[in-house]
Amino acid sequence: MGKRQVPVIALTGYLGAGKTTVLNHLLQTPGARIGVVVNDFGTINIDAALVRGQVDEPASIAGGCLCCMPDAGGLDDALGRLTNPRLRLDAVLVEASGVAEPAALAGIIRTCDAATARPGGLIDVVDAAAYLGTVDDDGPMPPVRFAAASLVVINEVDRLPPGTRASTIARITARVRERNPGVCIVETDRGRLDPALVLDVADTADPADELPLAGWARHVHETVHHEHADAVTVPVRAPVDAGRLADLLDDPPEGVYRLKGRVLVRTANGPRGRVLDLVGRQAHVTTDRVADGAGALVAIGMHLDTLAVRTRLEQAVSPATGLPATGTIRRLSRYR
Ligand SMILES: Nc1nc2c(ncn2[C@@H]2O[C@H](COP(=O)(O)OP(=O)(O)OP(=O)(O)O)[C@@H](O)[C@H]2O)c(=O)[nH]1
Repeated sequence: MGKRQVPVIALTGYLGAGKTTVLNHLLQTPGARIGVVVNDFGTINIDAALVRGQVDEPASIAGGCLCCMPDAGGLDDALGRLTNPRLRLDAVLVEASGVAEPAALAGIIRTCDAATARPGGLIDVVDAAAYLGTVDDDGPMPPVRFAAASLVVINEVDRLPPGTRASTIARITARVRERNPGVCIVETDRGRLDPALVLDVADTADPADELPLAGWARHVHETVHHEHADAVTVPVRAPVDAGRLADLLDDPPEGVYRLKGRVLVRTANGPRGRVLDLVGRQAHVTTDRVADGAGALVAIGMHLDTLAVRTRLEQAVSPATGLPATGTIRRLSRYR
């Protein structure tokens, strides 16, 4: 397999929206090895204390907001350390302070110096009960923050009065979509979203757990309900056409939030292995040195039209015939 890069996922949201709650929920994913960077605006990092004991590799940046601090408060160094292959982490989550600007944070992660890190999407958390009237003043345009998000979590839905719950969620959804029509949106209480939307766990077996608290937290996680994401898997047995694959990454099927896979691509010099990873609209394609020919594509999202998604995936990976058209291999290489 090509050089392994660890996805770095930003977690933003207005003050009190539920970022730490979402983070704690994700940390309980069975078998997941997650590194965390927590940024508190105050000088004492309270949020870091809240996740301590559950996290495999913590780093904390206190005393200001990441996107306003010189050198982003040392985020580059922290990401370089946390994405070191020796740690074998599945993902690194960066919890921003409540005042961080999502677009600025996404930019910092995108331009991070660490060669072992790659952007893994931006999750923006919304407090359903407080959103209208605080984050959103109902002006002509919804908050710009949603433009940078790949996944919006409408959290704290349990706090909405039952009589107006559906209409409030519909209103928030419409405002988010006005800014970002293609973004994936999930509703949660206590931040309980399906971790499959956010990260892959390399080793599904529970790790040797020296921390009793983490083991307990994982047990609780297994017994609580959360709405499950849909997944569609398509095996890929023959080399595929680079152009059709690039079309799929440029325009993924409706509702698909993540798309990942290993395929052989037909080139003028014979089949070449590629690993694909798409989060939101951001795609990465790397070289697959193992390239043993047994590939697959997996699409994940909420409430997918699984038949339509399967049809699109099958079309995209139908066996390539003849040589690739000029420029198609280069189209795939754009997604580095
Ligand atoms: N009722 C209810 N309370 C929630 C939910 N999610 C979070 N909370 C509570 O809301 C408060 C704020 O949640 P946090 O996860 O700390 O929010 P945050 O975005 O990290 O907050 P800051 O870091 O201060 O910006 C905490 O008391 C949580 O227990 C939810 O879905 N329902």
